[in-house]
Amino acid sequence: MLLLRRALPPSTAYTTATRRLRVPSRISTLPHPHRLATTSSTTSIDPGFVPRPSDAQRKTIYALSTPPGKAGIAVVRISGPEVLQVWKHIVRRAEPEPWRMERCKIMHPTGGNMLDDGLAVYFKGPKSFTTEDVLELHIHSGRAIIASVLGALSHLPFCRPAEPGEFTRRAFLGGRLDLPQVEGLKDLIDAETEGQRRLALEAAGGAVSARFEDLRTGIIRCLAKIEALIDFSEGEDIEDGVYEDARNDATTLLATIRSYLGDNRRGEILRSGVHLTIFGPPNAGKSSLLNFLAQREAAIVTPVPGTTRDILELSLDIGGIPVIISDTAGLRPTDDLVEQIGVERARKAIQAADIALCVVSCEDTDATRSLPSAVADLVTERTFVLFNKSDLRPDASDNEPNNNNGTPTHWWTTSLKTGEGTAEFLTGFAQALKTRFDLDLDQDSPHTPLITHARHRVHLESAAGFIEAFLETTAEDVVIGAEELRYAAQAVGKVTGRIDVEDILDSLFRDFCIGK
Ligand SMILES: Nc1nc2c(ncn2[C@@H]2O[C@H](COP(=O)(O)OP(=O)(O)OP(=O)(O)O)[C@@H](O)[C@H]2O)c(=O)[nH]1
Ligand SMILES: [K+]
Ligand SMILES: [Mg+2]
Repeated sequence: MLLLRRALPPSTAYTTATRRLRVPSRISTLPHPHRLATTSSTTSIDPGFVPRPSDAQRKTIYALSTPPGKAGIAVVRISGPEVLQVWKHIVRRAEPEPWRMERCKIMHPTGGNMLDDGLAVYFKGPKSFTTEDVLELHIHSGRAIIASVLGALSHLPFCRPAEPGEFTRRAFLGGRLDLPQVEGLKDLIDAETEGQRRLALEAAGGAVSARFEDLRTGIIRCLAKIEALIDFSEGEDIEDGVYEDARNDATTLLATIRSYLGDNRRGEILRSGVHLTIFGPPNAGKSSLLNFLAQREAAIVTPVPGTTRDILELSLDIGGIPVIISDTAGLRPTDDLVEQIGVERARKAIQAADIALCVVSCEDTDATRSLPSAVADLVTERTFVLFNKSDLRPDASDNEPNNNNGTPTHWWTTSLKTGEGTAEFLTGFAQALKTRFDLDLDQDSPHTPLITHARHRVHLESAAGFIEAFLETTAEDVVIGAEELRYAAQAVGKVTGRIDVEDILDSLFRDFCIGK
C-alpha cells in the first residue's frame, strides 16, 4: 500500500472514503487512482478532539471566579442552558436585559431570606465568554456570603459546580477560543513579568492562531493544486506549470516553518523562563551572587569552601525576563561523598541550562585572566563570566577571560562585598540576556516569537517533515505527494485544534482556476 511508505502516527490516519464524499461532485465523478490506494480502517478522529456534548448533556455550571477571601467584591459565574432559570430563582425578577449590569437582591431559591445585595449581569449566548448564556453575580467578598450564594446555587437541581477550567473548556468547545488562545489565556493569568504578559496577550488575542492558520491555509492551497493534478491530468483540463507552482509554494512554506523553528526557543524561554546556572570554583562568591540577585539571604554563605551542596533554585525577574537561577556546589575534586554528589549535580545543571554564569574570584586568576582549569573547559558560547572579589585584587586587569579554547564571552568584574561594579553587571547582564534571546521588550517587536509551547514545536517539526517528504516526490507520485501535504496541514491544524483539511480544501477547490 502506498501509505505504508512512511510510518505515520495513528492520529493522522485518514479515511479516504469518507473524505472523498465531500469533494465537489464535478470532480468526484472523475477516476481517482488513490481511492484504492489509501483506504484505511482507522478513523480520522484526532485523540485531542473532544466531541461537543449536546445541550441536553450539558448542565448549567457555577463557580466563584475571583480568589476566595475578604475583598470588595467577588464574582460568581454561572453558565449553561438554565441560566435564566437561575435568574428566576435567585434574583426573582422579570427576564434581565442582556449585557446590562443591574442592582439586585440575591435570594435563597427556597427560603425567603436575602443572601446579599449585589449586582448581576446577564450575557446572552453566544455573545458571552463560554458562548452559552452566562450570568455573573457581583457580590460582597466574604467567606460567609460566598458560601451562602454557592450553597443556594447547589439547591437548584439543574446546576452543578464547575470543574477546574470548565468555563474556558466550554469557550473552546463553543468555538470562542482555539487552543493557542486557551494557552494564551492561561499564560496571561500566570504571567509574572512584562515580557510574559505581552507574549500571552498576543496569543490570547488570536494573533498567534492567525499566523498558524495562515500557514495551514498556505499548505492547503498547495494541496489543492496537487489534488487538481490528480483529478485532471496536466495539459488536458488544467493550466501548465501547476505542479511546479505547487513545488515552489511548498519550498516557501518549508522555509517559513524552518524560520519559526529556528527561533532559539525564544518564545518558550520567554514564557517559561531562562534557565541560568551559576557555577565556578569553591568560594568564588556564587551563593553571594544568588543572594545579591534575589536581594535576600536565600543561600548559605560562609568562608568555608564547599558550603553549597544541593542545587538551590529561585525564580527572578531580570529586566522583564523571567529567569530561573540555580546556585551550585563549587567545582573541585573531593573525597567528601556529599560534596561529590553536589559537584555531579552542578555539572548536570550546567549542561541543562540555557545560560551559565561562571563566577571566578579575582584571587584565582592571573593578569591574563586565565580561568582555573576546573572551569575553563566548561565555558561554551552560552557562558557568561563574572570576576568577583575585585576588592581583594585592586591591581587586577580588565582583560577578556582566557579559557584557552577561544570561546568569546561576556564578562564583568564586581566586588559583591563593596558593591563595586554590581550596577554595571546588573544592567549589562539584563541587556546580554535580551540580546541573547532576541527579546526586545521595549518596542512592539514585529517578530514576536510564534512558538511558546513545546506542543507547537512538535507539530511544526512534523509538518516540516511532511513537506520535505512531499518535495522528495516527483510529478509521477502526485498521489503520495498529496497525502504528505494533507498530513502537513493536519499537523499545523493540531496547533490551533482545527484539523479538518477538507472544509478549506473544498472551498479552495471551488475557486481553483481550472481550465475551461
Ligand atoms: N572580599 C570579598 N569577599 C567576598 C566577596 N563575595 C563573596 N565573598 C565572601 O567569600 C566567601 C564565600 O562566598 P560564597 O558566596 O559562600 O561562595 P560560593 O562560591 O558560594 O562558595 P561554595 O558554595 O563554598 O562553593 C564568603 O565569606 C563571602 O562573604 C567579594 O566580592 N569580596
Ligand atoms: K563558601
Ligand atoms: Mg555557595
